[in-house]
Amino acid sequence: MSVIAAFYGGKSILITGATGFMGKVLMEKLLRTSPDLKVIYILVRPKAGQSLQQRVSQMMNCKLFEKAKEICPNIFEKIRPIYSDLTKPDLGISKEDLEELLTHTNIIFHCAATVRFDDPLRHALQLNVIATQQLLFMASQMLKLEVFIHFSTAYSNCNLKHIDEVIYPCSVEPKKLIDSVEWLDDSIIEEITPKLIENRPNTYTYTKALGEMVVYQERGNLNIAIIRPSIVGASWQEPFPGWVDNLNGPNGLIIAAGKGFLHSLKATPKAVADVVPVDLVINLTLAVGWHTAVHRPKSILIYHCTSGSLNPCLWTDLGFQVLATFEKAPLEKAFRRPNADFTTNNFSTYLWNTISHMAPAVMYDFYLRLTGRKPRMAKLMNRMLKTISMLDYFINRSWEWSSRNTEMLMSQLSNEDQKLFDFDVRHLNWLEYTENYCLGIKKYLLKEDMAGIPAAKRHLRMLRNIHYLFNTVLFLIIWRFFIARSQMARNVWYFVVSLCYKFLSYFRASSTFRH
Ligand SMILES: CCCCCCCCCCCCCCCCCCCCCCCCCCCCCC(=O)SCCNC(=O)CCNC(=O)[C@H](O)C(C)(C)COP(=O)(O)OP(=O)(O)OC[C@H]1O[C@@H](n2cnc3c(N)ncnc32)[C@H](O)[C@@H]1OP(=O)(O)O
Ligand SMILES: NC(=O)C1=CN([C@@H]2O[C@H](COP(=O)(O)OP(=O)(O)OC[C@H]3O[C@@H](n4cnc5c(N)ncnc54)[C@H](OP(=O)(O)O)[C@@H]3O)[C@@H](O)[C@H]2O)C=CC1
Repeated sequence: MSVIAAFYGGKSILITGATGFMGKVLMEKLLRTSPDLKVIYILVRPKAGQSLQQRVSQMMNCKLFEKAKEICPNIFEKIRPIYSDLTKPDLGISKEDLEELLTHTNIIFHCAATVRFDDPLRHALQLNVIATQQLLFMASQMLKLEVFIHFSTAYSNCNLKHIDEVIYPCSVEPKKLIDSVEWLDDSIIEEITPKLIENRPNTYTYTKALGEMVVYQERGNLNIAIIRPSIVGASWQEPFPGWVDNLNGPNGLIIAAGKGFLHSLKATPKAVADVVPVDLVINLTLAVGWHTAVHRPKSILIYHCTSGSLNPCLWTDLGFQVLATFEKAPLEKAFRRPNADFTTNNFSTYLWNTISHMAPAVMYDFYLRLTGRKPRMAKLMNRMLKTISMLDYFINRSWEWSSRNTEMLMSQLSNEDQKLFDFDVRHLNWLEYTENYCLGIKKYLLKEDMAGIPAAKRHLRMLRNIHYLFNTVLFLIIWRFFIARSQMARNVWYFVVSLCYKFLSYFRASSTFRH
């Protein structure tokens, strides 16, 4: 019997952010490996016109929970949705629900956050700092709380090259900043944001760092641990390979590449792509929850969940595996054949963005207008370029994260738990993982049927023929307007043709001689 799975048996667990990418996988793993847990309280807000029940029902009926439902038939009875909105006082939780949480909760996993890079500082502070502060205050009143696990990010201190498993102080006290933001108007906050975040790329990484400081300052007697994952990608093994449900991180750009929108990307090809599978992060999280509750370390331990130091993989390797996978299993209705490469300087980036992104988009929109349809390609390309600009910081740098605590924890697991809660990134085969990642994006994110692959390949062959035809017509136009009109251009053309002819006849002669 797994020691970790047994630990969660009979427990009342509170998960914030349970409707998010990682929260769902955390819930699924708990229900599948500890079906005898007492209850999982999930803080949920109404969204997109759906009530709490509708959201939870839709979530629990998605493919992710199929295996868990086989093992835990009464799965719906184990889930207790509680209305909450992190932007509201007391997280918007009613007095009755709060009373139940304070009385019964044994374990808290705090996943909820805004992960947007372009959130105004006030909004990011509210969700990633103030809401954490309020949850900590709530936790301090819980009668049976054993452990509080806080999700931060490995990039909370991305302004440093080497990052240890420690909490780094920020230049401004969180409390002072929170008090100031209360009376400052948005225009002033916008103006001071670049100075506050110093050399961090966005408000997301800055407020995650502030959130860690708040966790430390308001820890009281709480038994707390912090998890810092890097770029969380699709699932590696559990509950099945390739599961992903959002456009964050690499996902949007992988789709852009598969659809033929993305043809060039400014990146440092030899930079480490620090991607970690979501199920590996959740395995570490559950192991940390068990270890922290049982061993009650004297101080808050930070656990890095990264791949670069233990099993590094480069952007160039991953990128071209992405392209190779979409060659075998193309996405449907591609705009162009998937074909992309890196640029490494601003000039070539600007040039390729103009030639291979914006010019084709403008021409396609012109075609759409001619055929009476609404132009949309230029808007899509601009959105992709905006996303790339937001991710540029992360794909043109590498970091060194220590992993002492994570490796220590690995040594504390029984053989069975090392299999059931495998968070050893050294076991990951990147080529296989990236292929499953892309296939997962096709199946689970884009809901494309694998039976449609032959048709998608035919579509790509048609695009290839159109591409060749377009190039031929372009050449003839160039010929007609330049070479046919200019003696110099004609001389150059004849020189090139004669050179090619001589090379070919030499090549043919040498191969005949060899025989
Ligand atoms: C396995 C990886 C292999 C890749 C190797 C690369 C090599 C390349 C070689 C050549 C190319 C070969 C092909 C390979 C292509 C893959 C390239 C991957 C690049 C690597 C990416 C690195 C990622 C690093 C980031 C990690 C930081 C730390 C992680 C964390 O701690 S938190 C999680 C990270 N957070 C996020 O990712 C959120 C980021 N998103 C945002 O902040 C916002 O979405 C935004 C980017 C600012 C855009 O905001 P907008 O307001 O403009 O849009 P909005 O979000 O409102 O959405 C509007 C509509 O657009 C759709 N949409 C949203 N996001 C995307 C997206 N990323 N791509 C496409 N479309 C997107 C959204 O659905 C909305 O649509 P609508 O509802 O229909 O309107
Ligand atoms: N994904 C990644 O690459 C990484 C993520 N992390 C961290 O992991 C945690 C989870 O990330 P991930 O699952 O990817 O994020 P998601 O964006 O998928 O999920 C965020 C969760 O927070 C909830 N939330 C956001 N705003 C509110 C609000 N106002 N009130 C109530 N709930 C709210 C969302 O609820 P709703 O569904 O209603 O919007 C959702 O459940 C975060 O703390 C993030 O910083 C760390 C490193 C990498």
